[in-house]
Amino acid sequence: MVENSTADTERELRPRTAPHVSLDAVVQAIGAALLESGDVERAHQVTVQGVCLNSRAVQPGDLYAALPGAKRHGSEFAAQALAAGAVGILTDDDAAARLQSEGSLPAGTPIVVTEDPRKATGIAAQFIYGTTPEAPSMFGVTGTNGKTTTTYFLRALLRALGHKTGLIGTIEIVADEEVIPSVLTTPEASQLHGILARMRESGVTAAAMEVSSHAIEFRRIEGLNFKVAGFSNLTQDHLDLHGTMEEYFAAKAKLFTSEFASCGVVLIDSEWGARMAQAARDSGLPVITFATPTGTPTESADWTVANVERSGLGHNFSLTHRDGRTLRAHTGLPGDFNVANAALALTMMVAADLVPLDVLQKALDEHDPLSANVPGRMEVVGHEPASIVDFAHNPDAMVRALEAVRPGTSGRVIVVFGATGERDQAKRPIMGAIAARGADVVIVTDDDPHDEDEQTIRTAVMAGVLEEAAAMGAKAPLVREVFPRAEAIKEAVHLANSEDTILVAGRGHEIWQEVKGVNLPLDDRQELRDALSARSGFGIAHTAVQDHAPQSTENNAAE
Ligand SMILES: CC(=O)N[C@H]1[C@@H](OP(=O)(O)OP(=O)(O)OC[C@H]2O[C@@H](n3ccc(=O)[nH]c3=O)[C@H](O)[C@@H]2O)O[C@H](CO)[C@@H](O)[C@@H]1O[C@H](C)C(=O)N[C@@H](C)C(=O)N[C@H](CCC(=O)O)C(=O)O
Ligand SMILES: Nc1ncnc2c1ncn2[C@@H]1O[C@H](COP(=O)(O)OP(=O)(O)OP(=O)(O)O)[C@@H](O)[C@H]1O
Repeated sequence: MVENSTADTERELRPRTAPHVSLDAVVQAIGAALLESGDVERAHQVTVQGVCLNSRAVQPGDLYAALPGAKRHGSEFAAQALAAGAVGILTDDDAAARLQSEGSLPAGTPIVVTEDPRKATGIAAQFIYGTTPEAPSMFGVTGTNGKTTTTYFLRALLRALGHKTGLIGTIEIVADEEVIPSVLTTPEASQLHGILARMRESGVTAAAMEVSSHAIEFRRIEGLNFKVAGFSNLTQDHLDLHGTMEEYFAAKAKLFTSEFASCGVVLIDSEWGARMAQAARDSGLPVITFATPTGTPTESADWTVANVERSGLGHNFSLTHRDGRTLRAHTGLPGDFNVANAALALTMMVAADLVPLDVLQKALDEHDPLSANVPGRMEVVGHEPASIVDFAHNPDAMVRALEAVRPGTSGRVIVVFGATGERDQAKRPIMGAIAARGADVVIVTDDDPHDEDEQTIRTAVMAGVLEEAAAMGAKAPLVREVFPRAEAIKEAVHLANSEDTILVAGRGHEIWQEVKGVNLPLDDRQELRDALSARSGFGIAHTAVQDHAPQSTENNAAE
């Protein structure tokens, strides 16, 4: 993800040919009212070329959506948006009244008033860019973990079937061959419709997209209808936004309604999955369920994953319908969870009914699409010691990443990780305890602290590590606290033997570390590569001490 949605990045999230739509028509499409302050004639002649909810990203000709936020009201930035070239303001009643009474806007500025400006932003964008559910067909994936991986698998499957594809997610946005930097996991509604229009221009026929719970909560998917929506899992995360797991579930469940999807595919390995399938059925959405051998489904699934056997770092498996139809598949990515991700992508493809099963089987056999490289997701950057960078940054992902590397490790598992600042604080000690249980060497370091104090975050993580380690007695891992992060990675390489596995968890593909508003370059994969090559090339066995001396405290709670 890039740092901010600036005017430059915003431009890339639009069609190359700007639309020209009359403001009157937009107002009608939203079902809103146009406040005719000042020059009424002029307001009715205004042409709109886009919609934008961030004054800093406004393009000339945009309708600026001034939304109520958690911290500010977008109407505070209306003048800034107009200065950047906005041709009108879309907002709620209160803000419209305030703007009018303040008289701070140029006379005749059209103000479009609606009860729910967030919802209206998506509808306006859909109308302005003329997007439809058919072009491209959309495959949406939600769940706490596995969204990115599954969308890469979906894109590879669609490509193997001959589609021109699109991808929208955490790592990047791709319109056919064109790569556009990603700002959010799920872009704002105004941007999404712009991206889909750009994809349409590139001839994209099908696109895979990550749908975060934030996106659902903030109505970013307004105006979209997924051909197939897929659910992977629900485990603790994002409670800072949702408050409780029930609320988190409720947010995700909104995707599995006919408002946003035509069909749902749900992994029912867990209770949350079973509930999601039921909620979707209750809402009238057609649902296809599947289950894997690692799950504990409470109902019989439509499709079942079986015959899972290791193949290299990954697995072979079969996906069988209750009526006997079977697909044979392979994924090269390590971990049982990647079998689940691969099966989700495959079941979504079956649900879309794009081709007969034998054609799908041929595509699987010839292209191995479920082995697609996914940046920073169980990405192997070195061998002997096996050195893996993974995006695991919440408790469940951490458990699974550690479980994924253990079977192939004859030596020790060394994990390097930290926790993000200004996010769910409850998960810090939990992740610490998981690392203590799942690794032989635990190196606690920094992640993205944002504006929080790094030491406070590390202390919270260490508390979980040390408490668990103390309870483990003689089996307690070696524990270290090392920072900054690059030094922690060097320390892991310094400690490793060739039969060990190093897992650097939490940041995956990310190349910037945000520290108090400043983005510092930091790519775990590069740091790990450098540390490995320094060790094998020069036999360096100690952490390099230059500008940033590593600060390390060693603990072994068993002692
Ligand atoms: C927590 C969260 O998601 N907040 C979203 C929410 O922000 P907010 O309510 O705090 O907005 P605010 O800061 O009070 O500002 C109010 C309004 O003024 C506008 N504004 C503000 C300042 C300015 O100079 N000009 C301007 O126009 C803002 O764009 C906003 O519309 O509404 C804003 C748009 O209206 C979103 O941009 C913002 O997402 C921010 C960027 C964000 O970082 N979200 C992250 C947490 C997120 O969505 N992450 C998920 C993935 C999570 C995961 O799986 O890890 C994602 O899909 O990326
Ligand atoms: N199905 C899964 N179940 C549990 N953990 C998973 C699963 N798939 C991937 N993971 C773990 O979660 C991490 C993130 O995976 P991925 O990026 O595919 O998920 P995501 O839902 O897109 O995450 P995010 O929203 O945080 O970007 C991986 O690096 C891996 O450790």
